Amino acid sequence: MTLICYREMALPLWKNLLQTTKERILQQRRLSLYNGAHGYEEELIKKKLQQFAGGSINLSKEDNGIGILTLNNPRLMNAFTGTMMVELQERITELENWKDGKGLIVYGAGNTFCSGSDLNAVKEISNSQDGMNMCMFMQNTLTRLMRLPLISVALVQGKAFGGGAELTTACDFRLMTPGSEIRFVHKHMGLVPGWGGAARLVRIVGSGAALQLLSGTARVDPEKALRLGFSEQTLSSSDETRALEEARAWLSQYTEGPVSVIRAMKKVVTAGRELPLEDALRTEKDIFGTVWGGPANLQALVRRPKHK
Ligand SMILES: CCCC(=O)SCCNC(=O)CCNC(=O)[C@H](O)C(C)(C)COP(=O)(O)OP(=O)(O)OC[C@H]1O[C@@H](n2cnc3c(N)ncnc32)[C@H](O)[C@@H]1OP(=O)(O)O
Repeated sequence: MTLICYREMALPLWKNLLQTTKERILQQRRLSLYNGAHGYEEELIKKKLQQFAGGSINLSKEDNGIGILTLNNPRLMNAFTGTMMVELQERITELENWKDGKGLIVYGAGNTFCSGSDLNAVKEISNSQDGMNMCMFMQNTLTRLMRLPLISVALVQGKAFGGGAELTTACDFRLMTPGSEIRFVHKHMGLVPGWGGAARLVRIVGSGAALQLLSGTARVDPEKALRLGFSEQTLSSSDETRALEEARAWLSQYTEGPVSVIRAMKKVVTAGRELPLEDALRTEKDIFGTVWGGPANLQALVRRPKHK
């Protein structure tokens, strides 16, 4: 009798858990670019990447809905080791499941952003199969970062080189500190961007400027970045704590307000950026439906604010 009772209680819970896990996997697939049909072998490359350990990717979620994602490998100028690539994927999954999140700051520990992939690791995976899998792994992860319903900003201190420069383009905005530098050094390495950086850069600065930055391996200082529309603002301090404070204040002008509305706002812009017009319009209609008549909308109708 008791056994049957436990079974009856446990079954719906178990089913619920399975359903949630299934939905989560399906959502990740939807937001990713590559799967087995593209010859992508995720488990294989993850196993490989796990062999190149060092550093970490840390996430803290603040009460104001702003997440702070830290690239933490200062000994190598925050170069991405294999385990950091895997950890980045895990942190992005965490952010996808953070329903109270509104904004995200990505920055590097020790006053510098990121010097790209760890050259010690990439030397060991320089064969074609590993290279393609690593490329698809990072493109999947950075595409999911770009599509998060959070307004994201890369806080660039020190240097953002190679894959580090590519990572800045997966954020909605870039803020730079005095003396910092973004540089697509791929040509010097006999490469082109492979983490999606070229495709995103073209959309940010246009194809002419992107071609110049990539083929000229040009140094992009804060002034040049502002001129190109690559960076939003040059912060006044290059001190880590103060720069982070400034980035928080800058971001909060956009994350202030109800969580449902801020997240919906990012979603309509993502649709507009990525989809053909008619699909984007239909998506906008669907997202509009999630806020219309919602608590923030009804409260505003009662308050009748004047937008002076
Ligand atoms: C699709 C992805 C494509 C890519 O990302 S390819 C990788 C592109 N990145 C690079 O080539 C960066 C190479 N590094 C550099 O140019 C310079 O280290 C850099 C970033 C300008 C910094 O210069 P400095 O400030 O003079 O510092 P440093 O050279 O003494 O560096 C400090 C320690 O960090 C190491 N480091 C820097 N970037 C690294 C990297 N990507 N992989 C592995 N190790 C890296 C560097 O070797 C040095 O270590 P150590 O003190 O010699 O043991």
